[in-house]
Amino acid sequence: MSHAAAAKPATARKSPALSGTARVPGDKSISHRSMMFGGLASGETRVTGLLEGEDVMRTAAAMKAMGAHIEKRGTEWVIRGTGNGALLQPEGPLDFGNAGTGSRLTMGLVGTYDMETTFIGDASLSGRPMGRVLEPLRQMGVQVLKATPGDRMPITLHGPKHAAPITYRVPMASAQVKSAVLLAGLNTPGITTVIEPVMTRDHTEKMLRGFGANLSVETDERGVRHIFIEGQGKLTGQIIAVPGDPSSAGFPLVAALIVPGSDIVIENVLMNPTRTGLLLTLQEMGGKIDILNPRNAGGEDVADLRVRYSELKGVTVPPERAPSMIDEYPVLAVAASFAEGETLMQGLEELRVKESDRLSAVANGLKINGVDCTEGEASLAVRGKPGGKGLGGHPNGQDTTVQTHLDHRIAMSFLVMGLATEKPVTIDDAAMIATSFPEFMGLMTGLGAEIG
Ligand SMILES: O=C(O)C1=C[C@@H](OP(=O)(O)O)[C@@H](O)[C@H](O)C1
Ligand SMILES: C=C(OP(=O)(O)O)C(=O)O
Repeated sequence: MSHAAAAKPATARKSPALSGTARVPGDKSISHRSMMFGGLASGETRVTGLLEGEDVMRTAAAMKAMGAHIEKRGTEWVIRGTGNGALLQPEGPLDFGNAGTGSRLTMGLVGTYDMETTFIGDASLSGRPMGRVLEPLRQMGVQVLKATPGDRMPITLHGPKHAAPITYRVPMASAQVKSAVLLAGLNTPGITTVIEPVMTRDHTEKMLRGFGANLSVETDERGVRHIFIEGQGKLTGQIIAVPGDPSSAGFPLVAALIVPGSDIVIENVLMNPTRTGLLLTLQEMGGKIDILNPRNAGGEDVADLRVRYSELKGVTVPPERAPSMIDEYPVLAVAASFAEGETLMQGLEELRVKESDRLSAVANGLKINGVDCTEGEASLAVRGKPGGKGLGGHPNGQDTTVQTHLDHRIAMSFLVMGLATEKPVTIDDAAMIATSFPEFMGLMTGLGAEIG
């Protein structure tokens, strides 16, 4: 199976002030969807700024295996799709590596086809729950021919002759589940309805509309979103410029806040309000983050961020903010480790089912590096040490290597931490960083970070 390669440990050391201007790679959520929707639509889709991380490349390979033509010409990705409803049965299993988004959205996209598809992934992905996607698909008539107990991968699906449209209320705050049902609706006669009690990232809705899908959203008086999609319509290729990924931007951003004297600019960051929870929280903590040159690019808000070293203070992060910063809690916990007082994060149950159990991976990594924190069932409280005094590994020579559990965000978060701790921070494996941010090491060292 994938990612069986030898682990690549890495160490971050106390660094001089970070400075300079950087551009993070394209947004992962939009990049996956560009490949999928482009691969499905009629005609040509051209994409610039695509994240060329392993996760997105897996989605591209899956779409190719089902009949899409995808190639890179210069800096542009050119996709010729099959037309909605015309994907082909792949010859072998679709290997999604480490990617939850790629695999769950693709299960929705092709699960309703009257053909057999098998989904496999690495050890991390094979441990993640897929029942959340299989449950609505079963209601639409999809047969789960094979699955590992607990609805885990490897999974083989076979769709019905004609899928049944459903009305599905998403039981947890998950853009992946919402998206999987909407994508299944694309190949289903009639109207498929998704009810979303808590709003999550809306890239699927926005982009599908852009591709010509008949999709509408009504928000009721309690803020519950009702999303309607009409199946079997025509999708038409689009021109897409993918903005910088705010989740990736979180790493240089927090690094600049905690390394004394730092002053950096991160250009072209996606500012979609369903993705800006980290920014808001860090500003509440006293982070000096200036939003420069706000603009609209291809239907999305983007801006440049100037970030300066700041004396942070602890805050309580409201649980309802979790969907807008779900992947950013590990790096927020690192910022909190340098803040005065306690930072309390609540409503974190979804962190338990990411690439790793992020709640326990973060708490364990912080503790072995000297941070005082408390892990709850769905919460984390971090009591910071301004200046990072006494933090970092190897106090008595014992092994304080952070276990990353095949999780890119755990790896990057702890490397950021080590830039401001008194002693270095070491992680067991940096290999997974390539899934979402292959340029991470070069970008960070370019700003002055000492990582190796
Ligand atoms: O839809 C997406 O692109 C994503 C949704 C989120 O997952 P959940 O839907 O599981 O919260 C997020 O963690 C993931 O990185 C990307
Ligand atoms: C949770 C993440 O991704 P995925 O679910 O796509 O593996 C992430 O990138 O933090």
